[in-house]
Amino acid sequence: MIPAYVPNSAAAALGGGTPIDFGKVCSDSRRVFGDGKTYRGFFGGVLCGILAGLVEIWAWSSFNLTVLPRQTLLSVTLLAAGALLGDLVKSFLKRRLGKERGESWPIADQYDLVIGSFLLMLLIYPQWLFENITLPIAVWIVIITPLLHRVVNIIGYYIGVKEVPW
Ligand SMILES: CC(C)=CCC/C(C)=C/CC/C(C)=C/CC/C(C)=C/COC[C@@H](COP(=O)(O)O)OC/C=C(\C)CC/C=C(\C)CC/C=C(\C)CCC=C(C)C
Ligand SMILES: Nc1ccn([C@@H]2O[C@H](COP(=O)(O)OP(=O)(O)OP(=O)(O)O)[C@@H](O)[C@H]2O)c(=O)n1
Ligand SMILES: [Mg+2]
Repeated sequence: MIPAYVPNSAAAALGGGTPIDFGKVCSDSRRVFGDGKTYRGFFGGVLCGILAGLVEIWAWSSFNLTVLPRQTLLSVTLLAAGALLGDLVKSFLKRRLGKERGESWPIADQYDLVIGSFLLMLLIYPQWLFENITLPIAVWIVIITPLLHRVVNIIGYYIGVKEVPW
């Protein structure tokens, strides 16, 4: 999950500048995505996720980590891009529900990256998902993701890259 976990944190650290929706609003007079979704955050985040995945691929073969899922350039790219596409879809839905930027939306805020990355993987590279994400691994992902998300967001809030600690 590292290539899917890193992009959100990297986007928070590197984001800013032109918003993806260029400030446009939908028919409900609310922003399409909002100022929290920027080009720099998206592409910087995906790039950092892919780089983290390349380190994983190198470590897998160098240290013979065959008990861990085997990553490929395609799998790490899909995990990284899917994570931030999931984040983008979540923000779109948040705006449609009338939630402001940064307002909490429990469960969606924590699992957007998991749903986005796994859906993209299912569409483009389903064999990676079926070969690697066994039931025990899926259960671990469901348990550990909100815990890590909370810890990393609190760190992000205190170092000043997140406006809210969730
Ligand atoms: C600064 C750059 C370029 C990259 C950061 C890379 C990094 C250290 C990533 C951490 C990856 C990680 C293990 C994430 C797991 C948790 C997770 C699901 C994160 C989702 O993203 C949270 C992000 C935004 O969330 P939101 O979009 O839903 O609101 O939070 C933003 C937080 C930050 C940018 C802070 C960045 C964090 C650090 C620099 C420190 C990270 C700390 C650890 C890896 C320690 C974790 C410790 C324990 C005990 C698990
Ligand atoms: N594609 C992205 C995703 C995130 N970010 C940056 O990362 C921060 C934290 O991301 P997130 O919590 O997902 O955004 P929020 O500001 O909480 O907005 P939303 O309510 O839409 O989730 C954002 O404020 C923004 O600075 C970005 O620039 N571009
Ligand atoms: Mg948020």
